[in-house]
Amino acid sequence: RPADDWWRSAVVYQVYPRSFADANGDGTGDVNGIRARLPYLADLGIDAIWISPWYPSPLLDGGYDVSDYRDINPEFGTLADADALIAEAHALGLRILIDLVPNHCSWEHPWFKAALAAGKGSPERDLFWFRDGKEGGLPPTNWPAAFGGGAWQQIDDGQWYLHLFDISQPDWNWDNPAVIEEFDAILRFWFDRGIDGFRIDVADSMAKDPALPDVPLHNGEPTREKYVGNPFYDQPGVHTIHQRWRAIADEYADTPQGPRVFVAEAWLSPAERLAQYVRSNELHSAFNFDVLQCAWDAKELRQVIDHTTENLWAVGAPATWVLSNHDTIRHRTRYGRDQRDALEGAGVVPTDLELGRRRARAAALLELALPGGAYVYQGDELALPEVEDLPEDVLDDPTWERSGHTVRGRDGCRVPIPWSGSEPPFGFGPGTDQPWLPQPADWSALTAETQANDPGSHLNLYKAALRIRRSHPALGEGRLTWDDETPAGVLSFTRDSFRCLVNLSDAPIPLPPHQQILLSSEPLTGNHLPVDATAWLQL
Ligand SMILES: O=C(CO[C@H]1O[C@H](CO)[C@@H](O)[C@H](O)[C@H]1O)[C@@H](O)[C@H](O)[C@H](O)CO
Ligand SMILES: [Ca+2]
Repeated sequence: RPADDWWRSAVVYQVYPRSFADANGDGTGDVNGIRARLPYLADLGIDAIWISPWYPSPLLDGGYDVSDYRDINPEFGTLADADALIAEAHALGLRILIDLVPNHCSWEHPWFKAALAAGKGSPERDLFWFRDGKEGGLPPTNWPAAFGGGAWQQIDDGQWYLHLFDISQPDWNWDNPAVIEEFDAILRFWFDRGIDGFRIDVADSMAKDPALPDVPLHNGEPTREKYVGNPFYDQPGVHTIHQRWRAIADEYADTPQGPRVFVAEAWLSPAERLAQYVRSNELHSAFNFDVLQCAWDAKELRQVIDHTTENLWAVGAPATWVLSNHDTIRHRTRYGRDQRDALEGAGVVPTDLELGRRRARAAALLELALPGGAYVYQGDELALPEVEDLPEDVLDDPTWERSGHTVRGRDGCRVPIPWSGSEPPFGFGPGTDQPWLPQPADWSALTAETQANDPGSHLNLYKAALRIRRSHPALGEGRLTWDDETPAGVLSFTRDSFRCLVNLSDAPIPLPPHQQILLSSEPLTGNHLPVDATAWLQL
């Protein structure tokens, strides 16, 4: 049986099911589409797949609004399809992580519907946060919702219910034992079906301060900062829940697959706070979004990498690196322009996609050389850019609606994958119709098929890097040592007999006389590493 600590250095590929592959040609990705592409993922060289929510849902927040935690969305397939996917993936040596959405459910969840019908003070309502409002028709608190507006929604009988995200996503009351037991059962339901682990959605928000204090104002508006003491983020109670889940995951230690694992999504800084979630009796790992939010700058990146690893290693946890996901502007686009406003979806900003492509190649080799686990979002390996000019009538992300059509939201990083062919839907599905989000016509140069046949492609760079990472003893989990006398604007670290050199300066740098393992860009005459390029060297 493979080692139980596989997760400490695994490369995990994120599949966004709606946009990965469409087997039945209805323009929406599905489970059988993922099954058909398992050989592609195995050949890519990853260790595991994380599948974003595939549960029954009205899809008002891309599936992060779950109406049944023990089934598959009929638009995506059936439980039988899921079982087949799990078995086929395991046969290829690929592990499967799925998404757990514990903070909230969909307003179509039967328990929420029962709560609405049951009335004030009922046990059904105590599964959620129903409260009477304040004098003058004010909500119970001034808490803001993540997608815009307030976090409380009033219903006919005058009570309000809490929704930190969309109004269609009522928050569960985690002080209620019935909620705790329900999620214990949900974990066991999927672990018993062979799932290797869960990515935990908003892992820092399930516990709320029962006093329901208002949050301070910032520029006259309720702050959205996750300040220490925030009444609905990073409350001490979340750790009790995570310790309980860890114990359940460890119950599976004697099964063929071994103990199961958890990776936390918690946009929490600094790393000291995040480290509390991955102590040995809690979750296994947590995404380190600090690098994702960091500018393309050597000094800043080094500081973030040091701060992250210091705090995580201090509690015995590995770092977990990620460059993009289904909530952020794709990093090829972010790296193609000034970083700061790149993340906030501030509409179309001038972008140099060639610069972005070079930096994305360099960043891929940096991410895969750093000690710990690494996540690859579908399309990262194809250097897909953000699609920022989607027609307004196809925008699906609740942010667009909730922001009063001022913030476009996250659809631009969720456009279906171009697999083959010269025009949409580029083999995403059979047929000729555009998928649920239209693909740009010029993506013919980015298809997996085109890139597979081009030795210098982004795809083949990922394949080479993952092949080397799998076989090179110095890579994966471990430590790193920064090399001294490194010119300004250059990152250089050593791991045993391996050195990683990243040129973020504005001039080529001489490549040291070591054997070159892999370069993200062709070396320049006189053996120089170009600007915005990374070199892997054998010492
Ligand atoms: O905090 C979250 C949580 O995201 C998770 O939870 C959200 C609610 O379930 C869901 O919308 C997201 O897709 C899921 O990943 C995000 O809103 C994030 O801050 C933001 O998008 C960064 O740009
Ligand atoms: Ca489909």
